[in-house]
Amino acid sequence: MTINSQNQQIEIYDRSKEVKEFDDSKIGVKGLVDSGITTIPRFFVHPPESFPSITTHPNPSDDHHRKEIPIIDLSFVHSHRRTIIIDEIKEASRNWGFFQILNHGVPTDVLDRTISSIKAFNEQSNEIKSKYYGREMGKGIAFSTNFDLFQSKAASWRDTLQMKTGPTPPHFDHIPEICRRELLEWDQQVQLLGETLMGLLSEGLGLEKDKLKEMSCLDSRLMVAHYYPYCPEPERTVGLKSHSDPGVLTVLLQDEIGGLQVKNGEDWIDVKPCSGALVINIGDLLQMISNDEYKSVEHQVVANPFREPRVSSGVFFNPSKREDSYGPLPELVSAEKPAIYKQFTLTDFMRQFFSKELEGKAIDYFKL
Ligand SMILES: O=C(O)CCC(=O)C(=O)O
Ligand SMILES: [Fe+2]
Repeated sequence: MTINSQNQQIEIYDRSKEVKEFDDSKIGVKGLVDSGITTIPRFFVHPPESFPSITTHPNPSDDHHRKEIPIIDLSFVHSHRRTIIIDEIKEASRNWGFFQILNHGVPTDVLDRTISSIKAFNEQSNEIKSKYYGREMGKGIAFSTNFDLFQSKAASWRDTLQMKTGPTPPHFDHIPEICRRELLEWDQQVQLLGETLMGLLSEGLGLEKDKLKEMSCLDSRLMVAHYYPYCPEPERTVGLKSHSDPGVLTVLLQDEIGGLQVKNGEDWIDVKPCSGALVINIGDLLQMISNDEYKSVEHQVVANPFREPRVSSGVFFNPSKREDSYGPLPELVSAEKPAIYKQFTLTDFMRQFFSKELEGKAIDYFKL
């Protein structure tokens, strides 16, 4: 507070100073909650007019929450049900950009261990966790509150451990011991599943099963482990802002708390936690490679109003050949369906994506 020349009290709010102080404290959002705060710091507040898409936590009586994203059973995917599954995935990727899968082959105990180990990491003392806090991915791993904290207009109520797992994982000793084996095991399982999914998605486009694999789409992987602590003012902020994923494909594991929403037309639809299921979504690169046959769709996570934290982990698949040219595949371009996007390198694409805050869709820049 300060006094101006008319003797009025005015508030001077130095946002960047507050953000920096918070970041320097390395305690994350969880640390704020543990300190007993009952209101959220101002830099987390999202002005309603600039974030019209924010909705409150699912209200089961609300009509919008009754629509559901497709749930696809992958049983017998390598035998007699393959063509049915390909059709279901194609439909879901075109109309929703999102689907859940069951009987995907990742053992339930791996899923459970992944969630518990992420919880365990986040629930260690600030002193231990702060050793990992930072935004530099030089060691292939970093823990922080919002990777775009310094670029965004408003912060989100979430802490995240990020780890580059492919082509090469971080040095074993650089991964926190409390979740090391669990996250590497989860990555290994996702790698296998990724190969099955890329095959199905390739065939859904009328291409050879190995087409996306040969384009190196399975080779580069980034894992995120999100922790959404209780938020004392969930209606004033978000857990994760609306965005579409930049890569080719995302495999996501969520716990039973809920809060992930997907855009469908003008509606935001809850991705209801489904025991044993994984959530799959198409990324911007695959939308462009497929010349809009598949869609990457905006999604968001509401701030967690529950005392119980929400935990999720996503693995993003990206091509590894950074200087190769990407864009609509010639097989998917014709006189009736001309190319919608230009060709670009992955380096161009990533530069464009990281030059802005995580918000909305980044692909318009590449439209012809
Ligand atoms: O936490 C979730 O459910 C969604 C995470 C997500 O969309 C992302 O990391 O890109
Ligand atoms: Fe996402």
